[in-house]
Amino acid sequence: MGSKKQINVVGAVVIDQGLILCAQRGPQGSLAGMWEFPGGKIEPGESPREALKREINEELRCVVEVGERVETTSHEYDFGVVTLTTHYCELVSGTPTLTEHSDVRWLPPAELDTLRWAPADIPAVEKIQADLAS
Ligand SMILES: Nc1nc2c([nH]c(=O)n2[C@H]2C[C@H](O)[C@@H](COP(=O)(O)OP(=O)(O)OP(=O)(O)O)O2)c(=O)[nH]1
Repeated sequence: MGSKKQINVVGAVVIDQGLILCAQRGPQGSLAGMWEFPGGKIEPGESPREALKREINEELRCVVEVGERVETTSHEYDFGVVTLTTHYCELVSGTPTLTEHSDVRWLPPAELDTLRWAPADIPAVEKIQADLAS
């Protein structure tokens, strides 16, 4: 605590027809190749929900409705402490399109744990499985 950079991030758990959208980070940069919930850093003056809508628009070129919060957790990486808040989201318009991610997959909740997730995402993955996996 204290000395490390604090990074506030929002992630979208997009559900469509019972499947969850999972996005793979690109080969460059931090957490390269790991899976995450699409989203990004909250900008000054933005609410978490506004940030999420904006990020999904920018990254996936589609519009989501932001629903209930899934989880908030902090994880300390070497580059800083990420506090990740995830929300369930529904697609309102458009089809998720790859822009900066390497890959996207739609998985049933029970199969989420087959991917190599960014460490900050593990509690959210477990919560989603507890909420939805049958
Ligand atoms: N969007 C998103 N970011 C996540 C998740 N889990 C997790 O640890 N992160 C981290 C990765 C980044 O360090 C930060 C999100 O910032 P960002 O989306 O702007 O990522 P970035 O790598 O493009 O940004 P940068 O650090 O290169 O400036 O949070 C997640 O599920 N979704």
